[in-house]
Amino acid sequence: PAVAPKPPISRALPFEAIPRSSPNAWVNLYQFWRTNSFPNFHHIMQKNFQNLGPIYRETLGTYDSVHLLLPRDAAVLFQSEGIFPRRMGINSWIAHRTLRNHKCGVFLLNGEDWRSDRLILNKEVISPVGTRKFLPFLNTVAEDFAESIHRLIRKNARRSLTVDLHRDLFRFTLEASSYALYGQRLGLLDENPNPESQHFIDTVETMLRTTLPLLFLPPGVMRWVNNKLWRDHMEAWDAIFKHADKCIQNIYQEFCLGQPRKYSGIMAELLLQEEMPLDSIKANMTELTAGSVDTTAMPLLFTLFELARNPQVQTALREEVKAAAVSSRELSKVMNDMPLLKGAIKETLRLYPVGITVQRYPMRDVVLQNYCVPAGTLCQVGLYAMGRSPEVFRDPERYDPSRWTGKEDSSFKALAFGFGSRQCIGRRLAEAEMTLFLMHILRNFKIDTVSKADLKTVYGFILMPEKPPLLTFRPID
Ligand code: HEC
Ligand SMILES: C[C@@H](NS(C)(=O)=O)c1cncc(N2C(=O)c3ccc(Cl)cc3C2(C)C)c1
Repeated sequence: PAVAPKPPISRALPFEAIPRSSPNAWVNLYQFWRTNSFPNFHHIMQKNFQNLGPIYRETLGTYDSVHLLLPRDAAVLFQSEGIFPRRMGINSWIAHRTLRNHKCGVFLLNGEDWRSDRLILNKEVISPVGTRKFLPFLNTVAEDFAESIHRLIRKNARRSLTVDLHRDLFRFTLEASSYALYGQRLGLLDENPNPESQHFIDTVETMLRTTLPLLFLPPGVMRWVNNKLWRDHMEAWDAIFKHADKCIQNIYQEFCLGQPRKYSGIMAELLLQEEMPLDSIKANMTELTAGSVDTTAMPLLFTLFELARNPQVQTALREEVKAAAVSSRELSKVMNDMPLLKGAIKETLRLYPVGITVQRYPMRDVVLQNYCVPAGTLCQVGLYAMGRSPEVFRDPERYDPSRWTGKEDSSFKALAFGFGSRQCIGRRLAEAEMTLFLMHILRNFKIDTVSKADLKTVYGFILMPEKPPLLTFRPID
């Protein structure tokens, strides 16, 4: 086929002409530290787009990045990512792996190493065939969670439960993901949850919290700038690896004693296939286990809050869920019969994108907003700002799942899981967990909240509410 003519780069404005958020990188970094701006990173980006336009350049210490707001610029960026897409590395995570001589999982790998692990994992973790195998496991845990709420309500004389659910949601996502990954129940939904698994959840939170301040510091510097922060970070990582290693060891032990006849989770499939060395399986299983807790729990909390303060949306979803359940029993068919519920999840991730940006280094020079951006420049799509931009979404503040079910073109507007071959590998696991969880909750309870005011959000490497909302659950007879 004839090669499309390259856009006339010569007419584009030079890279140096891109508007900048501040003149000096080190002054900017100092300001960020002094004013503790990291938790507000998403709001700062939004304000920069409002002041500087749909493209601007941010330098923070050694970090130098072009920020993009519009879907069409995201499209150009992703079309230049090549076959080994790359995002910003996390120096403190890589420093830990090097220090402890651990292998990296797909999140931290790049190039051929990334691609060979990713292609093997895709079959079990994100492919439709792989997803269909672990769906029933997630459904069982979602049913158990709804039952655990009924159990709490039966304890109350008032036939309702008003609760800050965020710790229970972390237990749900870890219980569900661990069952799909290891084929094993942790017992986190029991009356007195397993303390060791609870400790793992707290460790993942500590690790994520201590990642943020270290994110923009060059590796050599970070351990001297704040030694306690560095030590807490390393200790959290060591605890995460210890927990994951225990899960992996006892599956491996059982596996050596006799191969399972029926499907018993993602890790067993990886062992059966013998395509990936054990230390690579361990590195990837650690990422999948630790990466499955906060990332999925937070969007569930935001969704429950939005359904509580938008009762008409909640009712419409409940009707859809009830109709879907009646028509077909097969799980993947039921899930395909709930377009409005899928829209609600997209709506939550539009307003509360867990990762707040998607980053890439283009493999060739690109023209973005008529500026010439050289190959290898760090470029980020500001998901939080895009999701709330009136240029991209009509009436952006409105929580309206039906905006995703119409004929309207939504290409490059739903980027919360990233894009292309390097998109979130946990996407199907997260989507299934959230869909099944919400399906059982909507079937069993009415959700209410006293405060209808917008939730303030903070960025702690994961986007989360500043204060978790109080939610009231009333059983539907
Ligand atoms: C079971 C594990 C798991 C879960 C659950 C998970 N993630 Fe991920 N995610 C990953 C891994 C692993 C990567 C790195 C993939 C790679 O680099 O090949 C990733 C990468 C990403 C990226 C970067 C994609 C890109 O194109 O650069 C985004 C954005 C993302 N996840 C968003 C989410 C969101 C949103 C959720 C939940 C609502 C979520 N993730 C839940 C494991 C998970
Ligand atoms: C929040 C968002 N950031 S992102 C990737 O968009 O910049 C994100 C999305 N999906 C997964 C994650 N993970 C974690 O939370 C996590 C914890 C511990 C480990 Cl060993 C590995 C991880 C990963 C990176 C999988 C994080």
